[in-house]
Amino acid sequence: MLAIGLTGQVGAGKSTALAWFGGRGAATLSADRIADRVWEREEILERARRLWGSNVVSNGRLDRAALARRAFASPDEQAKLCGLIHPPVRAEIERSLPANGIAVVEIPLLFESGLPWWCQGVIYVAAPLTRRGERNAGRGLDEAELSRREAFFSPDGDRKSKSDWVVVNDGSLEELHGKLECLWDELRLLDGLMAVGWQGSECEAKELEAAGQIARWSCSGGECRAFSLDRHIGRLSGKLAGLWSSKNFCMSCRARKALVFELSARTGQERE
Ligand SMILES: CC(C)(COP(=O)(O)OP(=O)(O)OC[C@H]1O[C@@H](n2cnc3c(N)ncnc32)[C@H](O)[C@@H]1O)[C@@H](O)C(=O)NCCC(=O)NCCS
Ligand SMILES: Nc1ncnc2c1ncn2[C@@H]1O[C@H](COP(=O)(O)OP(=O)(O)OP(=O)(O)O)[C@@H](O)[C@H]1O
Repeated sequence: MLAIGLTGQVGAGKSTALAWFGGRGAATLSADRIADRVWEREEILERARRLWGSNVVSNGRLDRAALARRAFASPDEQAKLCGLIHPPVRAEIERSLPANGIAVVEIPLLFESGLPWWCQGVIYVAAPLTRRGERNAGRGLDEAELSRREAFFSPDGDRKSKSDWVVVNDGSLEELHGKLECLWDELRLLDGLMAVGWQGSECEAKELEAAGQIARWSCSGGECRAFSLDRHIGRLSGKLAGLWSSKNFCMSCRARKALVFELSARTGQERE
């Protein structure tokens, strides 16, 4: 399974990209839509009433606009909102991740709430503020409201530099789909390469990470695994080529073929 986090600027086109990946066969999950279901729980509504007053619930249902006014009024209020909603959302995402295939998970506050352990790569969707203002006006998010919510996120540049792919959605939907098509090809190749697994002790994982040889790794039951060896497929291939003979690396036939193909295409050389 290849699990990818999808994040980006408010109203930049994350959900549009998520739906496109779904159409290509990826399993898709959205933190916002999971949050909608969490808001249907009576105990959560009761805690919201206690935090922000009874006005945020109307006829037994969440009044989204009233809550947005209260919860986005200050960093403290927004932190309360995240404290209430994020733990059940995170748990539901973990329960819903498929065992196989490519999963794309849209999480607006992906970096701010701590990159989840399962996240093997990050796609960041960006678009100019004026464009986002035009596109989101119909849902009550004008430029001022977009900027107000954006202020709760880490700086744009930080989030972009921590991401593996940045999709600039500044053109038509057709242009966006073209960019996503290229990205999807990479994800499928990476999904094959994910069979390239490294396993070892936590101490070795830390050494490899310090040497820049593995970007992300996770630990369970005392055994550590690295999935994404580097940020981009080209660099990934290069690093893997260097590490090929290392006893720590094993590779399935399919992944080996994919890597030989990738390296040949890039360098014009055949590799054994
Ligand atoms: C407060 C709510 C009811 C306002 O609903 P509204 O329909 O106005 O917005 P919607 O849910 O469509 O979200 C629009 C965008 O606002 C931004 N946003 C949502 N929640 C937050 C938050 N806690 N902090 C900062 N920005 C947020 C995101 O970019 C999101 O994509 C809603 O945003 C909500 O339930 N938020 C809590 C869930 C959450 O934190 N989602 C982000 C998951 S990481
Ligand atoms: N390239 C595009 N051309 C025209 N409209 C677009 C384009 N991309 C997205 N949109 C429209 O912009 C609006 C916002 O897109 P979307 O809901 O995907 O953003 P989002 O990043 O998921 O927003 P949020 O931060 O609120 O979750 C939608 O109405 C969508 O149809």
